[in-house]
Amino acid sequence: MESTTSSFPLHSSKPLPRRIFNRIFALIYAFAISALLLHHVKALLHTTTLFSFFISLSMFTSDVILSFMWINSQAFRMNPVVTKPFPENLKKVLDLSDFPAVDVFICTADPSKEPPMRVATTALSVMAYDYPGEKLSVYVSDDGGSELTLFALMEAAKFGKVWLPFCKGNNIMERCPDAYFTRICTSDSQIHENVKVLYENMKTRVENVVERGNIPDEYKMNEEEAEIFGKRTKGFTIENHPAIIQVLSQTSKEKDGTGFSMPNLIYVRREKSGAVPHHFKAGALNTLLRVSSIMTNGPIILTLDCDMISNDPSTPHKMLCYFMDNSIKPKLGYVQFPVRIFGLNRADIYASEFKRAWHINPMGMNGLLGPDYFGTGTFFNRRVFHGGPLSFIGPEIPELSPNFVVNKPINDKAILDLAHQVARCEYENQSKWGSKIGFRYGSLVEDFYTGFQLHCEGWKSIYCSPERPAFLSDMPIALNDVVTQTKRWSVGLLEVTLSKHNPLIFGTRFIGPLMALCYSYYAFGPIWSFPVVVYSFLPQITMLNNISIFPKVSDPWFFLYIFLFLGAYGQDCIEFILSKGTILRWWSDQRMWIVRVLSSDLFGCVEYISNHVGIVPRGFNVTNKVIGNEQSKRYNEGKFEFGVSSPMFVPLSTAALLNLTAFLWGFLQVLMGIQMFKGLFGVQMFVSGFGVVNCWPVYEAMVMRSDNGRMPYKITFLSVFLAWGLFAAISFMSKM
Ligand SMILES: O=c1ccn([C@@H]2O[C@H](COP(=O)(O)OP(=O)(O)O[C@H]3O[C@H](CO)[C@@H](O)[C@H](O)[C@H]3O)[C@@H](O)[C@H]2O)c(=O)[nH]1
Ligand SMILES: [Mn+2]
Repeated sequence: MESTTSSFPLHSSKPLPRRIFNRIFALIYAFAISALLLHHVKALLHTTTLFSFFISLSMFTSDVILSFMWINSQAFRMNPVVTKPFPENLKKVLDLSDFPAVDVFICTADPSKEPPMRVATTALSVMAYDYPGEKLSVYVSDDGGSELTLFALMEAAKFGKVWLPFCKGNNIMERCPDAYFTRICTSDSQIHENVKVLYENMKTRVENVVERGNIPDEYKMNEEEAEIFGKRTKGFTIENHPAIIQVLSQTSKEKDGTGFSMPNLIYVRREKSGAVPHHFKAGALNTLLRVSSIMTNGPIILTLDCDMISNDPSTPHKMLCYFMDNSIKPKLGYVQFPVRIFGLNRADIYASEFKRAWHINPMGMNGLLGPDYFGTGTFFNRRVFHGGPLSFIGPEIPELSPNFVVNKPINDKAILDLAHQVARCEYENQSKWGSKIGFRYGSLVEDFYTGFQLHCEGWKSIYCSPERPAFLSDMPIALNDVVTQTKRWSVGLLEVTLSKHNPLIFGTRFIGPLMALCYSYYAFGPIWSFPVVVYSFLPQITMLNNISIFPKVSDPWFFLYIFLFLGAYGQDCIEFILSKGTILRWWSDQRMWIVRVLSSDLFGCVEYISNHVGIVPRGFNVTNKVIGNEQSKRYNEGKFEFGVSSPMFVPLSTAALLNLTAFLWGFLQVLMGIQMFKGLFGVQMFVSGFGVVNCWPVYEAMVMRSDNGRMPYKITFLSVFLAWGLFAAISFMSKM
């Protein structure tokens, strides 16, 4: 199907042929699951002791949860659709002067975890878009309130005057200077060398400042700059400071070297006060919504994390192929580009690609109402933040309306005063911000929660994944950072599931059953922890106690288990490979699923409860983006980075030990020729064996490594103790 605005289509969409297979397979698999559940019910009814009832109930509950998650996951498989933009046709149907203004939002929160230089190069990479400079404004929100970040951005504004014309004049694709100079280190061209020297200078200055922790006087070029830094008042803390909005580059005033106009670059530090909740990133984005509304009010908004650089200067043209198509425009809320990661190791050991969540599933949602919102790499229609397509919710003041026409320059005194007003922390008191207007509060995955509510209000979205990645991001490479990040997601998802906006109950009414199931797949994700814990511990411990809990090898039910396992894993693997994956990376992906469930999801559930009863305050733990050399060397060798004694490693390492013990013990029984063992414990042997191969990096980290990334002894000892305790407990119970 092609869009029909004119004889020059702007985009096309095509359903994937595998949807037919998916539907048939879903039907067969559904029968198999029903049979299994019936089998469980029968087993439950025939239990004779309390202990066997407990075992049967655990297995039954696990399989019910797995089945529930399977049903959710089918929604993605019913109608996967790929779309393709045709930016080459854009200029044929649209005049350059009709291009809408774009406001880019970049968030940063902590200079010690998010290096200011990264923030600066991220900003430069989007400022250098192939887009009319006078229609592009980049707003950086600094929740860390750091003058180091501010300094880095001032440097970026200066360097940009050389960098932007250089990129545009030479048609460079990597518009993040760091990415470009890494790829092309030297060149014969004198200009290249000159620009490189300027970039290196900028980098050295910023890194010096970051190392010192403050800005030396000689780095402040003039009175104006000195004054800007002087605004940092006494008693300033991250939690308590006034609003600062600083225009670092202004389009009408500043032309870059070749007469192109520079985009606007605006630094925004919202006011904070310990007494007023700031709602983390969602709060920062809402401040940016208001400030940008007053200063430029671009009808299109791009949200970016500070570590996500643009990798393709023509991305705005691709996004316009959808927003400029009148047939879909009225309901189109946002266009989501995938998060692609650079610098992954060959096997992508931490499955940082999130192929399912960021690539396969969004194609599935494309055939419904569109993908969920990933938080970054997303172009919005500004109007979505003010109610549904047919139910406009007006803001408190006319200047905040998406239709408001700004007719003053951005550093006009009245404009700046008003912008400071709306960046006050008390501005949102008793308002609809965060509930009906803007990005939504109440979940640590504000992106997921906001996208869900937008869909419920009647908006649609589009997932667009061009051949050349539109954006590149990086991901943590220490396991503790990895699972801490996903733990925050688990807490955030539980906050959505257990809110009045539960995807199944609330969602089904507004977005239909299939979309509701898609959202439910993520929102209920943390409950994977129950079945995964059961399958990682119970078959192993019972086997060690000589208790068989699965059908024996000669039993027909045995084949049902084989079919269910192979069917699920096989389909997962095929989908992964079809989405440009490799077997090696698929293996990491399925392994990290177990690792994440046993750490992030499990601890996420605990954290959610502790937040709820008020033992631990709710917080957004910013992901660490600083990477040590040694760590990065080990990462490139494909080694897991344990290193710190994180409690989150304990369930994993305990499971690793139990699986190994159970498997070796079973293997010994088979070697000794105990026939009964082979037949009765087929499934249990298989499950422990599967656990062992998956846990290989854990054993390595426990006994075979001596580097700093090895498993801390504390964790190993604790796990041995726990594994033994679990074994003893079950053994005691079975004899009761
Ligand atoms: O109080 C805060 C906390 C975070 N951030 C910013 O939010 C972004 C995402 O934070 P990060 O620590 O990188 O979290 P990730 O888990 O990597 O981010 C993913 O998950 C988040 C939701 O948990 C989404 O907001 C992000 O867009 C998505 O990339 C970063 O730019 C931060 O600077 C703020 O602006 N204010
Ligand atoms: Mn991030």
